[in-house]
Amino acid sequence: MTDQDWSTWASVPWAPVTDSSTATSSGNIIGWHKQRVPYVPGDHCLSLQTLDVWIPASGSETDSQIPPQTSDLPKLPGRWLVFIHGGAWRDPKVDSSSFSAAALKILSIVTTRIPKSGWTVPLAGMASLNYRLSPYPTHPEDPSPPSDPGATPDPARQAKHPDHIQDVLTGIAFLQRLGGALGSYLLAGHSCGATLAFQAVMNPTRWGLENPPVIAKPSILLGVNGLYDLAGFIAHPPRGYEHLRMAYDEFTRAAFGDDVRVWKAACPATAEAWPKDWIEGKRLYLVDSEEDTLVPNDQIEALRKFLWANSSLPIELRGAPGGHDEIWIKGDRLAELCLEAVGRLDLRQGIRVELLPEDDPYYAIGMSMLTLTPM
Ligand SMILES: N[C@@H](CC(=O)c1ccccc1NC=O)C(=O)O
Repeated sequence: MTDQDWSTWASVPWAPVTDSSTATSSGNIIGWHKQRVPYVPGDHCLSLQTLDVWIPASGSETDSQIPPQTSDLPKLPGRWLVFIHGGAWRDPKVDSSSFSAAALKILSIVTTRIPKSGWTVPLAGMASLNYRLSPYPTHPEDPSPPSDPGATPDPARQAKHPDHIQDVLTGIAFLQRLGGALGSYLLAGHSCGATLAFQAVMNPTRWGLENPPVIAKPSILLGVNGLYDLAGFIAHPPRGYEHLRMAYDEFTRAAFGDDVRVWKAACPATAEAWPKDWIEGKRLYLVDSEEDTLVPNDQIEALRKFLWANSSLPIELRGAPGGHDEIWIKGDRLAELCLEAVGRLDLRQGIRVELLPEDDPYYAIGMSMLTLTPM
């Protein structure tokens, strides 16, 4: 870690997270949050080159009132999860805060519910990344570039591939220089954030970057309602999704340009032989929301077909209630899925504990089992 890393990290204070907004409210501090920490040290960091970090409060009552020390990150027991938001590489209304509901739920589960049961989830911390976005001139409230030709365009909203993945890698590398997300960790992403999560495990030399940021790769990926085959969708949108072809075409060209070969090289259902790049890979979780009207289940099918032919990675399929964005807006199901995957990062002690109430529809089909580590 450089002095500059240290001072940017320290420039954002920890804010306490209390469980006041959860159902079992007690006002206790359940964790600590740093919002929008710049991850490009120096004077050139753009507004979207930032990340959020959440740390669970430590066990004892007195300790949990004290914010973590900056130097504590590498010492935190347990594993990390990193989240990449969606929004079709362009939506200014979707950012790192889209993990807030799930983070709050996770903090509440790991600090309150699970210790009561005598178990602990080995979770050290969580991060949610922002990254530069591509232009969105037709956005109804916040177009970029602005419709007023006199207004200055936001440089954080003029990105084109490989800028998005470069930022994601830069953010993870920054967190890792601070001592977070080292060793086995979970990388999760929603929608185009899932596409980016897969790109993050591919070799960065694929993107033709001059100085590709080097990261330690995750060992588990969790893709939620992900875009895995853009060229396939645009060429043959499945039944019921035909009306979205223009929108897909528009955001794909804004993010990747007009060359279909570039789209294919960036998507995990079509990029050549990428599982060879991911020797750290242990397993994949693919999540599909039942009422997703924006991303069809065919995207998962295309990825599974590719993986059957090109890898022997175990794939776990999971479901979620609601539409495309409900899973992160509500956060409950996303929290469970993240914890299930975090519990799988270390398989040394595999003890299964039920987390959901018995009347939850997912309980019956056994989707809620967590692998936990004894305290
Ligand atoms: N709200 C987005 C739409 C969007 O996010 C989206 C639409 C169709 C398929 C996937 C999408 N998002 C993936 O990140 C937009 O306004 O462009």
